[in-house]
Amino acid sequence: MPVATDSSRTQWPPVSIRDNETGEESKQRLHDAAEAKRISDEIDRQLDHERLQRSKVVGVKILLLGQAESGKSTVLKNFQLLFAPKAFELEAEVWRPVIHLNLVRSVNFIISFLTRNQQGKQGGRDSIGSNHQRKASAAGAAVSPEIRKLFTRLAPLRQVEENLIAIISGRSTSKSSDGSQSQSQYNPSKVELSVRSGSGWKQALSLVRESVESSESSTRSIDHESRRILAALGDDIANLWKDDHVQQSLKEAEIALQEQPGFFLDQAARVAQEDYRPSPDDVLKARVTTIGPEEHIIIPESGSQKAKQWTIYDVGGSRGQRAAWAQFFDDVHIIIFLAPMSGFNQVLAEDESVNRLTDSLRLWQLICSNKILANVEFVLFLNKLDILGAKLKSGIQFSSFVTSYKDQPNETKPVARYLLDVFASLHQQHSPKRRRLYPYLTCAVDTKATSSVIFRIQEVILVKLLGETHAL
Ligand SMILES: Nc1nc2c(ncn2[C@@H]2O[C@H](COP(=O)(O)OP(=O)(O)OP(=O)(O)O)[C@@H](O)[C@H]2O)c(=O)[nH]1
Ligand SMILES: [Mg+2]
Repeated sequence: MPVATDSSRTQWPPVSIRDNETGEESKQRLHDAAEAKRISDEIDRQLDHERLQRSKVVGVKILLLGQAESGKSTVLKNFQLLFAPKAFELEAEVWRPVIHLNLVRSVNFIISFLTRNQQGKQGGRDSIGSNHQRKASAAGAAVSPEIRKLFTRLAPLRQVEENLIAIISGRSTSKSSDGSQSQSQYNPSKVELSVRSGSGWKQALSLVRESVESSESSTRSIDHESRRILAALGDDIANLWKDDHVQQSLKEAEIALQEQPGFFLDQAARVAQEDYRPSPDDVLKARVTTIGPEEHIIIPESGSQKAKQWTIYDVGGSRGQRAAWAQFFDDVHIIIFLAPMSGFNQVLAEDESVNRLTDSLRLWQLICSNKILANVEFVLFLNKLDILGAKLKSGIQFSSFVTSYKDQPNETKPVARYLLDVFASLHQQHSPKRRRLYPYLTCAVDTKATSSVIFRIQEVILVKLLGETHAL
């Protein structure tokens, strides 16, 4: 804010008017102008200071990266649960239709799988990989009359699946009373639910909840009917999952549903209850594919937290989604890269010719070598430790898939250690300049263990960032 002092060209009033001012008046005028400049400069200084403070107090920005199903959105939920538990609790109900859909799809998958086995149909693809469908024919022993009766009783779940999708995606649905039409259209390759981030599905579900609580609407009656059907079939679902023939057929086809995302079959009786309310653990296990980047701002509910605010960018991890990652690279403090250790014997859903672990390693190398990220703090979550353990314990040999892992024990600790070394050495070799890596072995559905990892990140990285900027 410039103020002129003694230049006749820029003074106001013009000099001609002051021609007959006395010496005293001239002195006073110059004094007033100098004072005005001092005040103006002070205001400018104050504004600059405030601008600087505003630009610094932005909080910590984290970008979650990793292939699809690696656990990015689950880590985001852990941050929300840890720093904003009241908001998390309030949102829990919104996840109910998603959890119900996860459950219902598992049931419909089993029925479809066993029915197709029975009919000797081949060549279809399932969500778990086409290999399984081929192996399934070997497991196609006759389905008992009891199981067939169970299938009939569970048939309305086809319609429930459609209703839940309609509710979640905000579409209308046509109802069929026996679900027979939807049975013929059922495609088990659609086992996962994806909703575009921009579609505001959580808001849509909040509206469903409000309509359920208050007014009459078609959504309300669809939701009510779906809950009623599910509640009536809770025990049947539990019995289907417990059935020896079902377990044996899945085992012979090497389908481990309990290791798949959104697995609630072992909780069916509880989850299917009409008044079911998701627990934090349930919310963490719920599976929705992220499509398109999402920005989540978490303001800690407790004032004592080191970060005033967390901004977390959650992105879609499948190959088609990765081009959208780069827009966040020059604006983040921390990258948390998730690599699911359990992917060593799996292929990508979007490209069955690519092993998931190979994809993770390539992706990691690319991210490590990115020059724009040279000054960003790198956190590595070698995730799904529990599933890795279960797979190794079931007899799957890590060395059959990772041939460089020779003559070493097929146990969780040494395998995890080996993977950690591989990822750490890629980081060291490919980082544009020396950078510290913060690696952790994680199980993102274990809230207690994950919270202690997040606290460690706070302690180590935030203290460092705070030291550099003084104002996070
Ligand atoms: N058992 C187990 N399940 C996990 C773990 N981490 C995540 N999951 C589950 O794996 C599924 C996929 O996790 P998400 O967080 O949705 O994966 P994502 O990386 O966000 O996937 P995209 O959005 O498709 O990129 C969810 O059902 C999670 O509950 C883990 O450590 N152990
Ligand atoms: Mg996600």
